[in-house]
Amino acid sequence: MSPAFNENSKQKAGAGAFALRIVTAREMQRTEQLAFTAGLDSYTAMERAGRAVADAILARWRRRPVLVLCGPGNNGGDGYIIAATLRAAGWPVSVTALAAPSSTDARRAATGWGSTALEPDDITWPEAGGLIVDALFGIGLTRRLDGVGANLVQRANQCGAPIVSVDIPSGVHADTGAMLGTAIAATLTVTFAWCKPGHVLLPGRTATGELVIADIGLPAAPLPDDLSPVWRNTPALWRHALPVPRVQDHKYSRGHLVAIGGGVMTGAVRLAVRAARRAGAGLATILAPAAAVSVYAQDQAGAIVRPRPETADVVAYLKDSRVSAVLIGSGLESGGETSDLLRHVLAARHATVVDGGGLDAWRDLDHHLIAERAGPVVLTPHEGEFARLCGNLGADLGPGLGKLQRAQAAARLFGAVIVLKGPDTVIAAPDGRAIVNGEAPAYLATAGSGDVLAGLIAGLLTQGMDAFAASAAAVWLHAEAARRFGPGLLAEDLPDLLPKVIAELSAAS
Ligand SMILES: NC(=O)C1=CN([C@@H]2O[C@H](COP(=O)(O)OP(=O)(O)OC[C@H]3O[C@@H](n4cnc5c(N)ncnc54)[C@H](OP(=O)(O)O)[C@@H]3O)[C@@H](O)[C@H]2O)[C@@H](O)CC1
Ligand SMILES: Nc1ncnc2c1ncn2[C@@H]1O[C@H](COP(=O)(O)OP(=O)(O)O)[C@@H](O)[C@H]1O
Ligand SMILES: [K+]
Repeated sequence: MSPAFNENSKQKAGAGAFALRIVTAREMQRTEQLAFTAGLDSYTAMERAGRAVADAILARWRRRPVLVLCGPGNNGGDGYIIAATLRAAGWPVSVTALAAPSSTDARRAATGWGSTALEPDDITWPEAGGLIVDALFGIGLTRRLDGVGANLVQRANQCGAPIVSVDIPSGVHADTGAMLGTAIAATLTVTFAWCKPGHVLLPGRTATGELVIADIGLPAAPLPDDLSPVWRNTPALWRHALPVPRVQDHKYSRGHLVAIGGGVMTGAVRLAVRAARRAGAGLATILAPAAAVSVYAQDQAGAIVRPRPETADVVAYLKDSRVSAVLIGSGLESGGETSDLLRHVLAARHATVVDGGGLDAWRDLDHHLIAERAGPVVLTPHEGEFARLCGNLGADLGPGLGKLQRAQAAARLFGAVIVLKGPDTVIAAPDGRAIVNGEAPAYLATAGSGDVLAGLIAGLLTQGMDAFAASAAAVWLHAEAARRFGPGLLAEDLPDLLPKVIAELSAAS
């Protein structure tokens, strides 16, 4: 495992990094059981959870009428604690129970609340000046909401009062971020110990609102389900691994990227190569169809452009030991020539980024080629390309697979790092580790920004950075550059924004 991704990085980065891990419902339950076996009292954990939510409310709002919606499980149990805590602070509180509490701890919490719970039909819904606490369902929700539960969610969303969700907005699937029928649209969500996939993957991320992660005394590290931890994408994971030139470096030792250029959509590789060079690649060579050489050559004086009249020319060129990574697919049509090129690129055993038309070619590869290649490979599909690449991969592995699980499954299947792009890009490694980038600006939804990302990954790979770390770093840097530019962003703007973002990160480490 790369030192970038062990538990120590969490410890080193201090309390703020408590938020780094993303933990599934099952991992949460396993960790909770471990803590209970080690002596943590389960009701104490519930009290801490409830108090943490009440504290977050008291820190943000002045005294106002509160309606607490309690479900039958332990999420509802937390709700009763919150109700009692706010009442003790002098707030006017009413509680509605969807059903009687079903666990020992929830029953004890309801007893602690002591007052009657309103029937759902008898609720007086608060107005904008009030507050709703959503303690209907937490990470134990597995079925679609319907009937009274769905109705409560819809009425809460419509009434105009801010909603504070306990652990996760009710209706959001904790592991996938999917909406199970309908879901609470929260202003604030207070979760416990670690963030859940549903807080960072769409549409759950939107439903979550502000996210607070509260310490309730669980162990410092969660108990992973299959030793494949998942993280939120932050520089603490990979900043120390960003390449920095050494005094004895020359252009080849910094890294030589070879990009296979297309004959028609030349913009893709031009953008990618500029991003790779801005990320520190010592040298970039574009192998271009003879007719397009002049287009490439006029774009960047510092990039080398060589004609590739035949596939054989590419093969010969890639045998040069000074090539350190290859980018293939950006701006290439899917089809026979791209498939041939991809086969030869993989046979050359360099670290490789496969994007665009190369992804369709990957789908058509013989499985033994995928299995026998030697260099690390990064595949960068958006959802449409992923669907073509993986077909019904999700369906094969069971219902309800979210973006995280689909990316992890594809990474395992192909033995490649998958960068499944979108507003909630998931980066998955073949061993199951994954990183979710939850905070990219929508300004990135502009033609060519994916080409910049592919080039950025290739630029870091070519400097010897580990493929998983390079992909996560590139996705973050790409998003941060876009965030700084803001409105009017073009893909062309992105490469030249990178040096400042990288310099600031390096200065901060
Ligand atoms: N982990 C921790 O360390 C800690 C966890 N804590 C808290 O516990 C929460 C998890 O609690 P949980 O496991 O009891 O599950 P929860 O989310 O309350 O829901 C399960 C209930 O809902 C029901 N139900 C499900 N779907 C339904 C539907 N569609 N429509 C109707 N009903 C449905 C389901 O019924 P069943 O499926 O059993 O028939 C069951 O009764 C967690 O989010 C956090 O808030 C903290 O207290 C402290 C430490
Ligand atoms: N709404 C959005 N919010 C944040 N990032 C987005 C959004 N839409 C697209 N992106 C990002 O922009 C890039 C688009 O890549 P891609 O779809 O391959 O476009 P292109 O092929 O035009 O370059 C990806 O990095 C993706 O994650
Ligand atoms: K909830």
